[in-house]
Amino acid sequence: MQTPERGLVEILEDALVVVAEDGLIAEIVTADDPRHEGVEAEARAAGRLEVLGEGRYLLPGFVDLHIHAPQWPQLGKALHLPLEDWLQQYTFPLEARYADLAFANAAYRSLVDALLANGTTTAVYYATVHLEATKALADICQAKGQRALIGKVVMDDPALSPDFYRDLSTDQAIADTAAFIDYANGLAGNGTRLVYPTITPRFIPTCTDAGLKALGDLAAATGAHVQTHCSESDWEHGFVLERTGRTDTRALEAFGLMTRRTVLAHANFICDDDMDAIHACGAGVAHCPLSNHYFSNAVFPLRRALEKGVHVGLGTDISGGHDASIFSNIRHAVASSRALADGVDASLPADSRGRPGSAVDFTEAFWLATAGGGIVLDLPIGLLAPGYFFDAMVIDTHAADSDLVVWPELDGLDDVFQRIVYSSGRQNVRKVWVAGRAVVDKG
Ligand SMILES: O=c1[nH]c(=O)c2nc[nH]c2[nH]1
Repeated sequence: MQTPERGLVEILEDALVVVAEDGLIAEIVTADDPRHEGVEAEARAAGRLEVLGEGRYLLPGFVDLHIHAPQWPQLGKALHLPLEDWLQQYTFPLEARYADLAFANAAYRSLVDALLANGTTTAVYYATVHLEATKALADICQAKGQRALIGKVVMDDPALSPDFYRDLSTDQAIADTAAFIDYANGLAGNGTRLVYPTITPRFIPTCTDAGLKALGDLAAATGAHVQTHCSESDWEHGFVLERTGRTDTRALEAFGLMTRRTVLAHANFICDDDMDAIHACGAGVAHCPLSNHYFSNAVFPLRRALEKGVHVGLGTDISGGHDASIFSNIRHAVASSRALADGVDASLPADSRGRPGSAVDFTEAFWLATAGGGIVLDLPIGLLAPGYFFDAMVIDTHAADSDLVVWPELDGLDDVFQRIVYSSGRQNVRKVWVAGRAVVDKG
Protein backbone atom coordinates (compact mmCIF):
# COMPACT_ATOMS: atom_id res chain seq x y z
CA MET A 1 0.00 0.00 0.00
CA GLN A 2 1.48 3.34 -0.98
CA THR A 3 0.96 6.71 -2.63
CA PRO A 4 3.23 6.95 -5.68
CA GLU A 5 1.82 10.40 -6.44
CA ARG A 6 0.19 12.93 -4.17
CA GLY A 7 -3.44 11.89 -3.84
CA LEU A 8 -2.98 8.57 -5.66
CA VAL A 9 -3.30 5.34 -3.67
CA GLU A 10 -1.78 2.14 -5.07
CA ILE A 11 -2.67 -1.20 -3.53
CA LEU A 12 -1.13 -4.33 -5.03
CA GLU A 13 -2.34 -7.73 -3.88
CA ASP A 14 0.05 -10.69 -3.84
CA ALA A 15 2.83 -8.71 -5.48
CA LEU A 16 6.45 -9.81 -5.05
CA VAL A 17 8.97 -7.14 -4.06
CA VAL A 18 12.38 -8.32 -5.24
CA VAL A 19 15.21 -6.79 -3.20
CA ALA A 20 18.77 -6.87 -4.48
CA GLU A 21 21.96 -7.33 -2.42
CA ASP A 22 22.58 -3.58 -2.38
CA GLY A 23 19.26 -2.96 -0.59
CA LEU A 24 17.58 -1.48 -3.65
CA ILE A 25 14.33 -2.83 -5.06
CA ALA A 26 15.17 -4.71 -8.25
CA GLU A 27 11.60 -5.21 -9.42
CA ILE A 28 7.99 -5.57 -8.35
CA VAL A 29 6.34 -8.63 -9.85
CA THR A 30 2.57 -8.21 -9.85
CA ALA A 31 0.18 -11.13 -9.34
CA ASP A 32 -0.85 -11.16 -13.02
CA ASP A 33 2.75 -11.27 -14.28
CA PRO A 34 3.41 -14.64 -16.01
CA ARG A 35 6.78 -14.79 -14.19
CA HIS A 36 5.15 -14.50 -10.75
CA GLU A 37 5.07 -18.23 -10.00
CA GLY A 38 8.65 -18.78 -11.11
CA VAL A 39 10.10 -15.82 -9.21
CA GLU A 40 8.24 -16.89 -6.08
CA ALA A 41 9.38 -20.51 -6.37
CA GLU A 42 12.98 -19.44 -6.89
CA ALA A 43 12.95 -17.17 -3.82
CA ARG A 44 11.33 -19.90 -1.74
CA ALA A 45 13.92 -22.46 -2.81
CA ALA A 46 16.70 -20.03 -1.89
CA GLY A 47 15.15 -19.46 1.56
CA ARG A 48 14.61 -15.78 0.70
CA LEU A 49 10.83 -15.63 0.48
CA GLU A 50 9.09 -13.63 3.18
CA VAL A 51 5.30 -13.94 3.25
CA LEU A 52 3.39 -11.27 5.16
CA GLY A 53 0.43 -13.30 6.36
CA GLU A 54 -3.23 -12.46 6.90
CA GLY A 55 -4.01 -8.95 8.11
CA ARG A 56 -0.49 -7.68 7.45
CA TYR A 57 0.36 -5.02 4.87
CA LEU A 58 3.59 -3.65 3.45
CA LEU A 59 4.01 0.14 3.41
CA PRO A 60 6.99 2.36 2.61
CA GLY A 61 8.92 3.46 5.70
CA PHE A 62 8.47 7.00 6.95
CA VAL A 63 10.76 9.95 6.29
CA ASP A 64 10.89 12.27 9.32
CA LEU A 65 12.40 15.52 8.06
CA HIS A 66 12.88 17.32 11.37
CA ILE A 67 14.00 15.91 14.71
CA HIS A 68 16.04 17.46 17.50
CA ALA A 69 17.74 14.30 18.71
CA PRO A 70 19.02 15.75 22.02
CA GLN A 71 15.49 16.81 22.98
CA TRP A 72 14.29 13.20 23.27
CA PRO A 73 14.60 13.23 27.09
CA GLN A 74 12.28 16.26 27.06
CA LEU A 75 9.47 14.67 25.01
CA GLY A 76 6.09 15.69 26.47
CA LYS A 77 7.52 18.37 28.76
CA ALA A 78 7.79 22.14 28.90
CA LEU A 79 5.35 23.00 26.14
CA HIS A 80 3.72 25.90 27.98
CA LEU A 81 6.17 28.63 26.92
CA PRO A 82 6.67 30.57 23.69
CA LEU A 83 9.55 29.38 21.48
CA GLU A 84 12.11 31.98 22.57
CA ASP A 85 11.56 31.28 26.31
CA TRP A 86 11.34 27.50 25.82
CA LEU A 87 14.72 27.54 24.08
CA GLN A 88 16.48 29.58 26.77
CA GLN A 89 14.86 28.06 29.86
CA TYR A 90 14.57 24.38 28.94
CA THR A 91 16.08 23.39 25.63
CA PHE A 92 19.54 24.98 25.62
CA PRO A 93 20.27 23.74 29.19
CA LEU A 94 19.24 20.20 28.16
CA GLU A 95 21.26 20.28 24.94
CA ALA A 96 24.31 21.53 26.89
CA ARG A 97 24.35 18.19 28.72
CA TYR A 98 25.51 16.45 25.56
CA ALA A 99 29.06 17.51 26.38
CA ASP A 100 28.76 14.32 28.46
CA LEU A 101 29.19 11.43 26.01
CA ALA A 102 27.64 8.85 28.33
CA PHE A 103 24.46 10.94 28.55
CA ALA A 104 24.50 11.46 24.76
CA ASN A 105 24.93 7.77 23.98
CA ALA A 106 22.10 6.69 26.28
CA ALA A 107 19.65 9.28 24.94
CA TYR A 108 20.52 8.73 21.29
CA ARG A 109 20.26 4.94 21.51
CA SER A 110 16.84 5.20 23.11
CA LEU A 111 15.66 7.67 20.45
CA VAL A 112 16.85 5.70 17.42
CA ASP A 113 15.23 2.52 18.79
CA ALA A 114 11.95 4.36 19.34
CA LEU A 115 11.86 5.94 15.89
CA LEU A 116 12.65 2.68 14.13
CA ALA A 117 9.90 0.99 16.15
CA ASN A 118 7.52 3.70 14.86
CA GLY A 119 8.41 2.93 11.26
CA THR A 120 10.73 5.90 10.69
CA THR A 121 13.32 4.54 8.30
CA THR A 122 14.89 7.91 7.42
CA ALA A 123 15.46 10.53 10.11
CA VAL A 124 16.79 14.05 9.66
CA TYR A 125 18.49 14.97 12.92
CA TYR A 126 19.81 18.10 14.53
CA ALA A 127 22.39 16.98 17.08
CA THR A 128 24.00 19.57 19.37
CA VAL A 129 26.97 21.93 19.08
CA HIS A 130 29.25 19.12 20.36
CA LEU A 131 31.32 17.38 17.70
CA GLU A 132 31.95 14.19 19.69
CA ALA A 133 28.30 13.65 20.63
CA THR A 134 27.30 14.30 17.01
CA LYS A 135 29.72 11.58 15.92
CA ALA A 136 28.15 9.29 18.53
CA LEU A 137 24.72 9.82 16.98
CA ALA A 138 26.14 8.95 13.55
CA ASP A 139 27.72 5.78 14.97
CA ILE A 140 24.45 4.74 16.58
CA CYS A 141 22.38 5.26 13.41
CA GLN A 142 24.95 3.36 11.40
CA ALA A 143 25.04 0.47 13.90
CA LYS A 144 21.26 0.25 14.31
CA GLY A 145 20.73 0.61 10.56
CA GLN A 146 18.67 3.79 10.37
CA ARG A 147 19.11 6.05 7.35
CA ALA A 148 20.01 9.37 8.92
CA LEU A 149 20.90 12.90 7.94
CA ILE A 150 22.77 14.39 10.85
CA GLY A 151 24.11 17.83 11.62
CA LYS A 152 26.41 19.30 14.21
CA VAL A 153 24.39 22.34 15.24
CA VAL A 154 26.01 25.73 14.70
CA MET A 155 25.30 28.47 17.26
CA ASP A 156 28.17 30.92 17.00
CA ASP A 157 26.43 34.20 17.86
CA PRO A 158 26.79 35.03 21.57
CA ALA A 159 23.86 37.48 21.33
CA LEU A 160 21.23 34.72 21.58
CA SER A 161 23.34 31.62 22.27
CA PRO A 162 24.08 31.32 25.98
CA ASP A 163 27.67 31.11 27.29
CA PHE A 164 27.08 27.60 28.59
CA TYR A 165 25.90 26.36 25.20
CA ARG A 166 27.44 27.71 22.02
CA ASP A 167 30.35 27.36 19.66
CA LEU A 168 33.53 28.87 21.07
CA SER A 169 34.06 30.87 17.88
CA THR A 170 32.85 31.07 14.29
CA ASP A 171 36.06 29.46 13.07
CA GLN A 172 35.63 26.57 15.50
CA ALA A 173 31.99 26.08 14.43
CA ILE A 174 32.99 25.83 10.78
CA ALA A 175 35.98 23.59 11.51
CA ASP A 176 33.81 21.23 13.59
CA THR A 177 31.15 21.13 10.86
CA ALA A 178 33.80 20.26 8.27
CA ALA A 179 35.26 17.64 10.62
CA PHE A 180 31.86 16.03 11.07
CA ILE A 181 31.29 15.94 7.31
CA ASP A 182 34.61 14.08 6.92
CA TYR A 183 33.78 11.75 9.80
CA ALA A 184 30.34 10.79 8.49
CA ASN A 185 31.58 10.36 4.93
CA GLY A 186 34.32 8.07 6.22
CA LEU A 187 32.18 5.91 8.50
CA ALA A 188 33.03 2.25 7.97
CA GLY A 189 30.31 0.53 5.98
CA ASN A 190 28.89 3.83 4.76
CA GLY A 191 29.58 2.84 1.15
CA THR A 192 25.90 2.48 0.26
CA ARG A 193 25.24 5.57 2.36
CA LEU A 194 23.20 5.25 5.46
CA VAL A 195 24.49 8.38 7.22
CA TYR A 196 24.59 11.73 5.45
CA PRO A 197 26.35 14.71 7.06
CA THR A 198 24.15 17.79 7.04
CA ILE A 199 25.17 21.43 7.45
CA THR A 200 23.08 22.77 10.33
CA PRO A 201 22.95 26.45 11.25
CA ARG A 202 20.35 26.21 14.03
CA PHE A 203 18.56 29.32 12.81
CA ILE A 204 19.56 32.83 11.86
CA PRO A 205 19.02 34.25 15.39
CA THR A 206 21.81 32.10 16.91
CA CYS A 207 24.29 32.44 14.02
CA THR A 208 26.55 35.28 12.89
CA ASP A 209 26.49 36.53 9.32
CA ALA A 210 30.10 35.35 8.94
CA GLY A 211 29.16 31.88 10.19
CA LEU A 212 26.17 31.62 7.87
CA LYS A 213 28.24 32.71 4.88
CA ALA A 214 30.99 30.21 5.69
CA LEU A 215 28.41 27.41 6.01
CA GLY A 216 26.96 28.42 2.63
CA ASP A 217 30.45 28.16 1.14
CA LEU A 218 30.85 24.72 2.75
CA ALA A 219 27.53 23.60 1.25
CA ALA A 220 28.73 24.65 -2.19
CA ALA A 221 32.10 22.96 -1.72
CA THR A 222 30.79 19.65 -0.36
CA GLY A 223 27.30 19.29 -1.87
CA ALA A 224 26.13 18.23 1.60
CA HIS A 225 22.52 18.61 2.67
CA VAL A 226 21.60 21.74 4.66
CA GLN A 227 18.96 22.08 7.36
CA THR A 228 17.80 25.08 9.33
CA HIS A 229 14.67 26.67 10.79
CA CYS A 230 12.82 29.16 8.64
CA SER A 231 10.10 31.71 9.44
CA GLU A 232 8.74 29.57 12.27
CA SER A 233 6.92 31.97 14.61
CA ASP A 234 5.93 35.63 14.87
CA TRP A 235 8.97 36.29 17.07
CA GLU A 236 11.50 34.41 14.93
CA HIS A 237 10.21 35.71 11.60
CA GLY A 238 10.16 39.27 12.94
CA PHE A 239 13.63 38.96 14.47
CA VAL A 240 15.16 37.97 11.14
CA LEU A 241 13.31 40.69 9.23
CA GLU A 242 14.63 43.27 11.65
CA ARG A 243 18.21 41.96 11.72
CA THR A 244 18.70 41.28 8.02
CA GLY A 245 16.02 43.38 6.34
CA ARG A 246 14.86 40.20 4.55
CA THR A 247 12.73 37.17 5.16
CA ASP A 248 14.49 34.02 6.41
CA THR A 249 14.26 32.52 2.91
CA ARG A 250 15.83 35.45 1.12
CA ALA A 251 18.48 35.87 3.84
CA LEU A 252 19.42 32.18 3.69
CA GLU A 253 19.61 32.48 -0.09
CA ALA A 254 22.03 35.42 0.22
CA PHE A 255 24.23 33.29 2.52
CA GLY A 256 24.34 30.47 -0.06
CA LEU A 257 22.27 28.17 2.12
CA MET A 258 19.37 27.59 -0.26
CA THR A 259 20.22 24.52 -2.35
CA ARG A 260 18.42 21.54 -3.88
CA ARG A 261 19.36 19.70 -0.71
CA THR A 262 18.17 22.28 1.82
CA VAL A 263 15.46 21.36 4.33
CA LEU A 264 13.65 24.36 5.85
CA ALA A 265 11.87 23.47 9.05
CA HIS A 266 8.41 24.98 9.62
CA ALA A 267 8.32 27.88 7.09
CA ASN A 268 4.93 28.94 8.43
CA PHE A 269 5.29 32.62 7.54
CA ILE A 270 6.71 32.24 4.04
CA CYS A 271 5.10 34.57 1.49
CA ASP A 272 4.57 33.95 -2.23
CA ASP A 273 7.97 35.46 -3.04
CA ASP A 274 9.64 33.07 -0.54
CA MET A 275 7.78 30.14 -2.10
CA ASP A 276 9.02 31.18 -5.53
CA ALA A 277 12.60 31.33 -4.22
CA ILE A 278 12.29 27.92 -2.54
CA HIS A 279 10.79 26.42 -5.67
CA ALA A 280 13.43 27.97 -7.92
CA CYS A 281 16.32 26.31 -6.10
CA GLY A 282 14.47 23.04 -5.40
CA ALA A 283 14.80 23.25 -1.61
CA GLY A 284 12.09 21.70 0.55
CA VAL A 285 10.02 22.30 3.65
CA ALA A 286 9.72 20.07 6.71
CA HIS A 287 6.12 20.67 7.73
CA CYS A 288 5.76 20.00 11.47
CA PRO A 289 2.03 20.26 12.12
CA LEU A 290 1.96 19.17 15.76
CA SER A 291 4.85 21.35 16.92
CA ASN A 292 3.36 24.29 15.05
CA HIS A 293 0.35 24.21 17.38
CA TYR A 294 2.66 24.99 20.27
CA PHE A 295 5.33 27.32 18.92
CA SER A 296 4.32 28.80 15.62
CA ASN A 297 1.33 31.10 16.12
CA ALA A 298 0.04 30.04 12.68
CA VAL A 299 -0.72 27.12 10.37
CA PHE A 300 1.71 26.36 7.53
CA PRO A 301 0.08 27.22 4.15
CA LEU A 302 0.60 23.66 2.94
CA ARG A 303 -1.80 23.62 -0.01
CA ARG A 304 -0.50 26.96 -1.28
CA ALA A 305 3.12 25.73 -1.09
CA LEU A 306 2.27 22.52 -2.93
CA GLU A 307 0.42 24.45 -5.63
CA LYS A 308 3.52 26.61 -6.05
CA GLY A 309 5.59 23.47 -6.66
CA VAL A 310 7.49 23.61 -3.35
CA HIS A 311 8.78 20.22 -2.17
CA VAL A 312 7.21 19.37 1.21
CA GLY A 313 7.47 16.48 3.65
CA LEU A 314 6.63 15.95 7.32
CA GLY A 315 8.57 16.25 10.56
CA THR A 316 7.82 15.36 14.17
CA ASP A 317 10.04 18.21 15.46
CA ILE A 318 10.80 16.26 18.63
CA SER A 319 10.45 17.75 21.24
CA GLY A 320 8.59 20.84 20.04
CA GLY A 321 6.25 18.11 18.83
CA HIS A 322 5.44 15.71 21.66
CA ASP A 323 4.81 12.63 19.52
CA ALA A 324 7.48 10.43 17.92
CA SER A 325 5.07 8.95 15.40
CA ILE A 326 4.81 10.15 11.83
CA PHE A 327 1.38 8.46 11.67
CA SER A 328 0.32 10.96 14.29
CA ASN A 329 1.80 13.86 12.33
CA ILE A 330 -0.02 12.76 9.18
CA ARG A 331 -3.26 13.15 11.12
CA HIS A 332 -2.20 16.53 12.47
CA ALA A 333 -1.33 17.65 8.94
CA VAL A 334 -4.85 16.80 7.80
CA ALA A 335 -6.48 18.39 10.86
CA SER A 336 -4.47 21.61 10.79
CA SER A 337 -5.07 22.05 7.05
CA ARG A 338 -8.78 21.81 7.73
CA ALA A 339 -8.52 24.36 10.53
CA LEU A 340 -6.80 26.71 8.08
CA ALA A 341 -9.49 26.07 5.46
CA ASP A 342 -12.45 26.66 7.76
CA GLY A 343 -10.88 29.06 10.26
CA VAL A 344 -11.00 28.65 14.00
CA ASP A 345 -12.74 31.66 15.52
CA ALA A 346 -16.47 30.94 15.77
CA SER A 347 -17.22 34.62 16.48
CA LEU A 348 -16.30 35.45 12.87
CA PRO A 349 -18.77 34.90 10.01
CA ALA A 350 -18.15 31.55 8.29
CA ASP A 351 -17.28 33.12 4.95
CA SER A 352 -14.46 35.23 6.38
CA ARG A 353 -13.21 32.76 8.99
CA GLY A 354 -10.74 30.65 7.03
CA ARG A 355 -8.80 30.19 3.85
CA PRO A 356 -11.02 28.00 1.63
CA GLY A 357 -9.26 25.39 -0.46
CA SER A 358 -6.45 24.83 2.07
CA ALA A 359 -7.41 21.32 3.20
CA VAL A 360 -5.43 18.19 2.31
CA ASP A 361 -6.70 14.64 2.78
CA PHE A 362 -5.08 11.59 4.37
CA THR A 363 -3.73 10.25 1.07
CA GLU A 364 -1.90 13.51 0.40
CA ALA A 365 -0.56 13.62 3.95
CA PHE A 366 0.66 10.01 3.67
CA TRP A 367 2.47 10.97 0.48
CA LEU A 368 4.17 13.85 2.31
CA ALA A 369 5.38 11.38 4.96
CA THR A 370 6.88 8.99 2.40
CA ALA A 371 7.54 9.88 -1.26
CA GLY A 372 7.26 13.61 -0.58
CA GLY A 373 10.00 13.37 2.05
CA GLY A 374 12.18 11.43 -0.38
CA ILE A 375 11.81 14.19 -2.96
CA VAL A 376 12.74 16.84 -0.39
CA LEU A 377 15.94 14.92 0.40
CA ASP A 378 16.67 14.09 -3.24
CA LEU A 379 17.02 10.41 -2.31
CA PRO A 380 15.40 7.26 -3.78
CA ILE A 381 13.24 6.55 -0.73
CA GLY A 382 9.59 6.71 0.28
CA LEU A 383 8.26 4.49 -2.49
CA LEU A 384 8.22 0.77 -3.18
CA ALA A 385 9.44 0.83 -6.78
CA PRO A 386 12.45 -0.39 -8.76
CA GLY A 387 15.53 1.73 -8.07
CA TYR A 388 14.30 2.83 -4.63
CA PHE A 389 15.77 1.56 -1.39
CA PHE A 390 13.78 -1.17 0.28
CA ASP A 391 12.90 0.99 3.31
CA ALA A 392 9.60 -0.48 4.41
CA MET A 393 7.38 -1.58 7.26
CA VAL A 394 4.78 -4.23 7.88
CA ILE A 395 1.58 -3.07 9.57
CA ASP A 396 -0.22 -5.75 11.53
CA THR A 397 -3.93 -4.92 11.72
CA HIS A 398 -4.41 -7.69 14.30
CA ALA A 399 -1.81 -6.42 16.78
CA ALA A 400 -2.74 -6.85 20.41
CA ASP A 401 -3.69 -3.75 22.43
CA SER A 402 -4.39 -1.75 19.30
CA ASP A 403 -7.25 0.57 18.34
CA LEU A 404 -6.82 -0.20 14.66
CA VAL A 405 -10.15 -1.75 13.71
CA VAL A 406 -10.71 -3.55 10.41
CA TRP A 407 -14.23 -4.75 9.78
CA PRO A 408 -14.16 -7.29 6.95
CA GLU A 409 -17.91 -6.96 6.20
CA LEU A 410 -17.54 -3.21 5.77
CA ASP A 411 -14.01 -2.69 4.50
CA GLY A 412 -12.39 -2.98 1.10
CA LEU A 413 -8.63 -2.55 0.80
CA ASP A 414 -8.98 1.23 0.33
CA ASP A 415 -10.77 1.36 3.68
CA VAL A 416 -8.06 -0.75 5.29
CA PHE A 417 -5.45 1.71 4.05
CA GLN A 418 -7.46 4.64 5.39
CA ARG A 419 -7.87 2.96 8.77
CA ILE A 420 -4.16 2.15 8.90
CA VAL A 421 -3.31 5.80 8.30
CA TYR A 422 -5.81 7.10 10.86
CA SER A 423 -5.46 4.49 13.60
CA SER A 424 -2.05 2.79 13.54
CA GLY A 425 0.29 3.14 16.47
CA ARG A 426 3.71 1.78 17.27
CA GLN A 427 2.17 -1.52 18.35
CA ASN A 428 0.99 -2.14 14.77
CA VAL A 429 4.49 -1.78 13.31
CA ARG A 430 5.55 -5.43 13.12
CA LYS A 431 8.68 -5.34 11.03
CA VAL A 432 10.89 -2.62 9.58
CA TRP A 433 13.64 -2.76 6.94
CA VAL A 434 16.15 -0.12 5.92
CA ALA A 435 18.02 -0.76 2.67
CA GLY A 436 16.86 -4.37 2.82
CA ARG A 437 18.13 -4.99 6.35
CA ALA A 438 15.57 -5.93 9.01
CA VAL A 439 16.01 -3.40 11.83
CA VAL A 440 12.83 -4.18 13.79
CA ASP A 441 11.34 -7.65 13.85
CA LYS A 442 8.55 -8.65 16.22
CA GLY A 443 8.12 -12.00 14.46
O1 LIG B 1 10.77 24.12 17.26
C1 LIG B 1 11.94 24.50 17.39
N1 LIG B 1 12.83 23.76 18.12
C2 LIG B 1 14.11 24.14 18.29
O2 LIG B 1 14.89 23.45 18.95
C3 LIG B 1 14.50 25.35 17.68
N2 LIG B 1 15.67 26.01 17.64
C4 LIG B 1 15.45 27.10 16.91
N3 LIG B 1 14.17 27.17 16.49
C5 LIG B 1 13.56 26.09 16.95
N4 LIG B 1 12.30 25.66 16.82
